[in-house]
Amino acid sequence: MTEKRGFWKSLFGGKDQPAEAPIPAEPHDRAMPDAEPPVSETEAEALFEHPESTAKDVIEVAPEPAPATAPAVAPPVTVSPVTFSGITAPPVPVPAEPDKKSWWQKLKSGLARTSSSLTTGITAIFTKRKLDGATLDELEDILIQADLGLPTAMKITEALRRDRFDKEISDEEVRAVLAHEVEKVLLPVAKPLAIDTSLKPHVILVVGVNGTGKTTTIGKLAQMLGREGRKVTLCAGDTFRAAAIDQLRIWGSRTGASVIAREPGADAAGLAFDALKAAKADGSDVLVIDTAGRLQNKAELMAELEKIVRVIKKQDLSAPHDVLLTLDATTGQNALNQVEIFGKVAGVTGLVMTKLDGTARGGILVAIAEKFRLPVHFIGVGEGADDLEPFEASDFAKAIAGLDG
Ligand SMILES: Nc1nc2c(ncn2[C@@H]2O[C@H](COP(=O)(O)OP(=O)(O)OP(=O)(O)O)[C@@H](O)[C@H]2O)c(=O)[nH]1
Repeated sequence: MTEKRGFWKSLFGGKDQPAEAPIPAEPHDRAMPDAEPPVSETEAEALFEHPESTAKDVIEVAPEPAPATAPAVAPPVTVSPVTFSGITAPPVPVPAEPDKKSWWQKLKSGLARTSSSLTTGITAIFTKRKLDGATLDELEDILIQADLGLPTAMKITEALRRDRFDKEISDEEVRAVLAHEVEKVLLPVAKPLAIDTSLKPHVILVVGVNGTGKTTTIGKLAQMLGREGRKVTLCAGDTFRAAAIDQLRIWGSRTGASVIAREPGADAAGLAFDALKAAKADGSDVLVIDTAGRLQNKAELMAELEKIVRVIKKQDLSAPHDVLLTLDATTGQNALNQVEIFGKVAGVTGLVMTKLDGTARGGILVAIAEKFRLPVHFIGVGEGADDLEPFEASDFAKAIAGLDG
């Protein structure tokens, strides 16, 4: 492990845990609507009509990892931290696994705003008071304002009415009931992302509105999968935004994943096809495909995502094996619409909720779980590589109720 850390130092200038540093994301209003060529059906399909156009032909090995900025028109490129120009570098280091306790601290402090918006109100109502109808109504309002959703809010107040009506109850007891009811809603959706190692690669398509944290989540995921000893390829399929391509390249070089990228504005489906071919060729366990997330034009978004899926299926009928939707917790209720739309457009199989730190609206995850019953695989509580963890119902429920782990 000491040796590995030393290698990180030499690569990244003295930081023991380089992946902790957030990768700067350009402002999202710098998208390039004009740079995108009209989506041409024939463009990606042409790959199949010309057998000589293979991933091997179009993908080169970059001499150096992660350039700071992409050239205006770059050739398709794979950034592999293992082999540069045929020279084999030392094995890619994988930073040490963060311990469980530090994750709990991170989760608790990340969810502090959500939990304090809930618990401050609860403490105010339940200080030495008997539980009556008015108190329950007040509590229901607080729960709804915290974005937990009406059904869950009602479950919590009903549980209290049933067991504690007309009795004195402390705020701590109310918080325990809150945690218990929230955990019951979340338990069925808290499902780990299961990687099928026989697929080589297991293909994960990542979709979501711009700025919800797709690219960052992919980077964090690459780090997590790398730690598990998996070989990972990333596809910079958000060709709409130059900065997203750069971001992914940097994540690739930090985490040891290969990155397949093309110039901004390139056809995303064609790129996904090449990426799958390259991932198969180099025996990757997992291929993670980034996508653009414009919602202002649903038809265009649908066409692009459908085309990516169609093109991938030409090589592997069972792919994509997971379609992850990233949701930004700070958007509150709007996240519900996003699940609805992307669920229809992209066949979402699981959710990742990001930016649970710095928002009082983390309760939205409970409302989404209640309404859609889609698996929640991960949550993000920060911009660093270690700020993503598999979602656990009990920890989350305790953290938002302000209880100890
Ligand atoms: N605080 C916090 N910030 C996050 C988290 N996840 C992502 N971010 C930040 O959110 C911003 C947007 O993240 P991106 O990964 O660029 O989002 P994106 O969905 O890929 O955006 P496009 O590339 O435009 O589609 C970046 O500044 C990230 O560092 C999180 O869990 N917490």
